[in-house]
Order: sequence, then C-alpha cells, then structure tokens
Amino acid sequence: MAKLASHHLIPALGFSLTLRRTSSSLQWQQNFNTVTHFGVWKQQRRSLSSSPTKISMSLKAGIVGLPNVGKSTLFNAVVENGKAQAANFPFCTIEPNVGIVAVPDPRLQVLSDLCKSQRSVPASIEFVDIAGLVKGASQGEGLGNKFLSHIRQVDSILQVVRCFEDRDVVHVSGKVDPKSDIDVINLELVFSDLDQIEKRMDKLKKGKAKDSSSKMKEEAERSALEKIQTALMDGKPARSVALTDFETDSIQQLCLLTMKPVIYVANVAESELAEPSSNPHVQEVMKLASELQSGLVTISAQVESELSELPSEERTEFLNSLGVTESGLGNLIRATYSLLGLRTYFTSGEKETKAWTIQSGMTAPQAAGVIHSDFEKGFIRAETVAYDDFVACGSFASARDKGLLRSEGKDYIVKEGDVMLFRFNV
Ligand SMILES: Nc1ncnc2c1ncn2[C@@H]1O[C@H](COP(=O)(O)OP(=O)(O)OP(=O)(O)O)[C@@H](O)[C@H]1O
Ligand SMILES: [Mg+2]
Repeated sequence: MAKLASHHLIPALGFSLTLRRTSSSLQWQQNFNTVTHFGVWKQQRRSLSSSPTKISMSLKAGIVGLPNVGKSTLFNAVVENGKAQAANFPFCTIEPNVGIVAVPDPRLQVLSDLCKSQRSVPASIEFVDIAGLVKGASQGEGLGNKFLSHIRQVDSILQVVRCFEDRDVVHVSGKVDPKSDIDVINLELVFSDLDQIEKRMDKLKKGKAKDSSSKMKEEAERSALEKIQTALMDGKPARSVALTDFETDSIQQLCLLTMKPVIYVANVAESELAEPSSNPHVQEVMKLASELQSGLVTISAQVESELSELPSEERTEFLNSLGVTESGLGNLIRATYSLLGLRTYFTSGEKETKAWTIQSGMTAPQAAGVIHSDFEKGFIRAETVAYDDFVACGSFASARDKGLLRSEGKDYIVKEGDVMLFRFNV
C-alpha cells in the first residue's frame, strides 16, 4: 500500500547512523559501517548544536602534511574533545585519529523553528588525522607506505602547510618553505600512484577478460591508466586528466591518491591571523593552490586549539584581541563539504529537522535511500519545496496552497536546500 512518508514518519525512522553516549565511550548503535573498517582508529565527535544525537551519511577528509606542521592541533580544534596527541616532535601521530564533525548550517535552525521541531540534526563530515609524510614515504621512509594507505581511504585531502615561523617548533627540513613542503607531499603521492598503476598494468597485460563487456572495461581501464601515467610522469595529478565517464569508473577501485580533491590549509601564527595575505609564505601557498586548481583556507591551528579550550563567552573576546571576528573552522568545514561535492537537503517536522547529505547529481530515489534503502526501493514520488520558498510560506501546507510544493518523480535531481517529503511503498 502506498504511504505518504510525511514528516511524522521520517523522523520516526531513526535509521541513520546513531551514536549513543555511554559512560565510557561512544558506540555505534546501528550496524551501518562507515568508520569501523579503519579498525583501531579512534572515534570522536563534535556537535555544534546541543541537541542532536544522530549523524547522517558522512564522508572522510584526511588531514595530511609533513610531520610537525600542526595536523593534530587542527584536528583537536575541529573535533571537540579531540584527544589526538599534538606535540612539538615529528611523527607524534602514528595511528590515525577519526572525528565526526557537524557542518554548521544556519538554515537548520530556521526550519527547526518554523516546524517547532524537538531537535535538529546537522549534516556531518569525518576528519581523519594522519601521520606525517616525509620524502621517500612511497619507498617506506618515515612511517612509509602504511600511511599512504590511510590516505587512500579518504575522499578528500586537507594538506596542512606550515606558514608560521617559530624557532622552537622543529621543521623536518630545517626551514619554513611551503613550496618545498607541498612538492615533497605531492611527489610522494605521485610516486605512490605510479607504483599502483604499474602493478595494475602488469595485471592487465595478462588480459583475463573473456566476454566483450569485460574486454571493453579492461580497454577503458588501460586507456585511463596510460593517460594518468603520462600526467604523473610530468608531475601533474591524476585529477587533472580528462577522462570519459567510463574510464573514470574503470579506475575507481584503485583509489588513486592524486585523484582526490585537495584543500591547502595555510597554518599561520597567531600574530598573522588578522592579515594572513601579508605573509609571503601564505602568498606562495595561494599561488600554488591556484596553479594546482585546489582550494585554500588560512587558519591558525594554534589559535583554533586555544579557542576550543575556552568557554564560549570568552571566545569572541579572544578573537577580537587578535583582530578577527570569527573562528576559521566553520569556513574550513564548509569548504571541505563543498569540495567533496556534497549537497544538503532537509526533512522537517515536529519531531526533528534534519540535514541529509547527498552527492551532487543524486536523484530523488537515491536521496531517499540515504534515509533508508526501503525509501529508495519503494520510491513513488517526492514532494519538494525550495528552502527559500519554504521559509517564505512557513509550512508545507502553506507551500502546497501557494503551488510551491512540487510533486517530483524518480528522475528529479535533488537541489541544494530542497525541503522534502517522500511518498513510498513498503
Ligand atoms: N599556528 C601555529 N603557530 C604556532 N605553533 C603551532 C601552530 N600550529 C601548530 N603549532 C605547534 O606545532 C607543534 C606540532 O603540532 P602537531 O603535533 O599538531 O603537528 P603534527 O603535524 O600533527 O605532527 P606529527 O606529524 O608529528 O603528528 C605543536 O607544538 C603545536 O603547538
Ligand atoms: Mg600529529
């Protein structure tokens, strides 16, 4: 029988990944496995709102960089109660730390107020603090290949680049030099990808494909690998290579490191936070980020870490004393979310208002599937209203009366900020 999955149904589902706080630890209440394949990795979570207890689908951003550049300091600031050891010696981090971070979104509160929701649940991203990489990592130097494999498992890379001068903080190559630091990291990623590609090409040479469709797939993979290999030899990342959709799909399972989108995080000194662009190191990172078609966020990991220790009423005062008005973390989190190609749609009702994360281009049934696979399987139609229209009308009923609540079918591509109700069959 067809049912209208109205707002009383969606919040009642509780199918999303649910965290239960126990006296000793955080436990995953559902079997949905988004992080446990990292085994030993620690799980921590920051909630930017006091009420939410649930986390929707999230993707991973890996914090990468040379040793001792401020990765764990940044991680601890982003992940409230982050317990990653951050200290002034290289290779301080060995096992990766994982933290789940809520994506700040003012729309959530607006919808929640309009629908008088009992709670609101933000979208989230996972941050992963990874061990420092050094020259030769792809050959097993430093903490070596094991840590490149940790990078392989994330969806995007935040590359922390040291832009602060401080004689007391050891730099592994002896001086602050963002260009050289970025080159070292990128080169290791390139070497590791070249190695992967070579191994894969050797396997493909054996040509095991029997039917014509497998042969076509192998051909697409071979062609993609050759194009990428040429670019890598030229020092260019795999993501810069133009591939057909078929070629892109064929190499997906290789998880090439240089295919992942990158944001450069220029880590500046406290005293430079008010005017980071006057720091020549930051100017250099800006130039490189733009050449490498990557994002850039300037932050002082040290300041963010100190801020996170302060009671909220003292934070503004501290920021003002440094000549800035807001913490850079919200910016970093939003930039990462957008870099991952993520979009948000909302469900909103009396029980809860929730931001759901989808990949851009997802259809209405796929978006419904993020709530629960039954929603996707039994999808009939979605009732949808744009966020601004919903706010102008104040409720689903009023949006329906004004003809702004549209009934969309299975081919509808969900738009950023859609507020949705799903009709489905179970
Ligand atoms: N913006 C900054 N200004 C001054 N000092 C900083 C800044 N950011 C980090 N530091 C200091 O740099 C040192 C190294 O930081 P951290 O342990 O976070 O580095 P890391 O990149 O995680 O190192 P590793 O790769 O060894 O795990 C710490 O003493 C930290 O306080
Ligand atoms: Mg560390």
